[in-house]
Amino acid sequence: MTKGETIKCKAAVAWEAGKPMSIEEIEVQAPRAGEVRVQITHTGLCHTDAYTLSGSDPEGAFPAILGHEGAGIVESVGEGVDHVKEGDSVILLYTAECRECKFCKSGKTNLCQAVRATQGQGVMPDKTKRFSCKGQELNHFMGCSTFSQYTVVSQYSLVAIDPKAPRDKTCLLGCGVTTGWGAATHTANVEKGSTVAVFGIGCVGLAVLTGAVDAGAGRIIAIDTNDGKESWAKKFGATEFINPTKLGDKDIVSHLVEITDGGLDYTFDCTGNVKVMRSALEACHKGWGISTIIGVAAAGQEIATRPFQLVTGRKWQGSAFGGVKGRSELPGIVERYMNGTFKVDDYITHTTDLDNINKGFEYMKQGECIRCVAKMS
Ligand SMILES: NC(=O)C1=CN([C@@H]2O[C@H](COP(=O)(O)OP(=O)(O)OC[C@H]3O[C@@H](n4cnc5c(N)ncnc54)[C@H](OP(=O)(O)O)[C@@H]3O)[C@@H](O)[C@H]2O)C=CC1
Ligand SMILES: N[C@@H](CCC(=O)N[C@@H](CSC=O)C(=O)NCC(=O)O)C(=O)O
Ligand SMILES: [Zn+2]
Ligand SMILES: [Zn+2]
Repeated sequence: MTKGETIKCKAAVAWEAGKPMSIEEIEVQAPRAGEVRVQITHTGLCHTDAYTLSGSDPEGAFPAILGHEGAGIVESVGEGVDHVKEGDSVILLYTAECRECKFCKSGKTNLCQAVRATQGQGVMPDKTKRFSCKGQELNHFMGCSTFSQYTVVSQYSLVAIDPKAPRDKTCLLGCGVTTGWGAATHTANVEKGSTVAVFGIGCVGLAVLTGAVDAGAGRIIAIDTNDGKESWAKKFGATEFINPTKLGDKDIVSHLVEITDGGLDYTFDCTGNVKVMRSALEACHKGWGISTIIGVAAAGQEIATRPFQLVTGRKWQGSAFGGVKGRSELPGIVERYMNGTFKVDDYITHTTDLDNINKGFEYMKQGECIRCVAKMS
């Protein structure tokens, strides 16, 4: 019925940084060649959305429709799109996968570059926009813009999944859960019996814990400044919990080095705090410890350590979307979710709807919120 037409629907519009979003009626143009229009049914709220809304993101362009952890149903496809069709149940991918660019073909990274440059500029690959409101064009965000009832994305920025899988849960596979799990299993390649420390026990940190458990890690230490996270961490497989503010005179690095006979095999930053990133690196074992940065630090922040830390065999690396190739791997992860061997439901502590999405952002700032999912229609 709507194929080829401009659709009017509701969306949360971020008019400017640092202000709550407004629920508006917007127009969403039909998909052009190589594009897909999706009816978003559910979206998770990620800290990266809050970070961009706050104005801290150098790529944050306003006005925009934020949101990147979404699931929905394909409404229509543009010319030349052959791997998804109308009616497919899909998860959107902020890390695209074209399978043809140098990066996709390298076999060394999941960082497809086919649409990354335009994605960062808030436009579609042809450098134009599909959203408007009150006569003004709106920027796209992270190639997804899931805070709208309808969105248009590149054909490389979504994957069809088992239609029986509940999208109010699987939307979380579009970011937080896959990111943390993949950082442990793909990026760091945690080994059986190894020691792991995870700094920051939000959705991403909890998902790192599940990845470490999947990989057979022996000792898994969860670190968070909020004592309320201890029970969460233990439920997700941590063998120990440390609150670094409760160590008295001792700092977290020397404490970890002492209790692990020289440091950890693998550490992960899931806080976005550059001081924590340094601690995570320096808590690694001399000679072989590897620290993976997942957290997103605000504009202008830089990491520092003594080069000697690296000279003496510690390695510093980063992970985006857990090193996971979305189109190739998410259907298999959904299959694991459906057969009960991959947790997703357990991260959802709050739900909301599009009209109350700002309330969801308030929940996100509270320590007890792991993930809030918004119903969009
Ligand atoms: N690289 C990637 O692909 C992705 C990166 N991210 C980024 O990952 C980070 C984590 O996301 P998410 O799990 O959703 O965030 P959360 O805010 O839910 O989790 C972070 C946790 O770290 C805790 N924390 C804060 N300061 C410290 C500290 N000094 N030491 C130990 N713990 C601390 C927080 O406690 P409290 O709540 O009390 O502040 C909170 O429990 C964010 O920066 C996000 O932007 C997210 C998705 C993908
Ligand atoms: N736009 C920011 C960088 C934000 C960032 O690091 N994003 C992460 C994903 S965060 C998801 O919730 C990421 O995967 N980055 C890789 C990428 O290609 O964007 C800035 O400009 O600093
Ligand atoms: Zn995210
Ligand atoms: Zn590619």
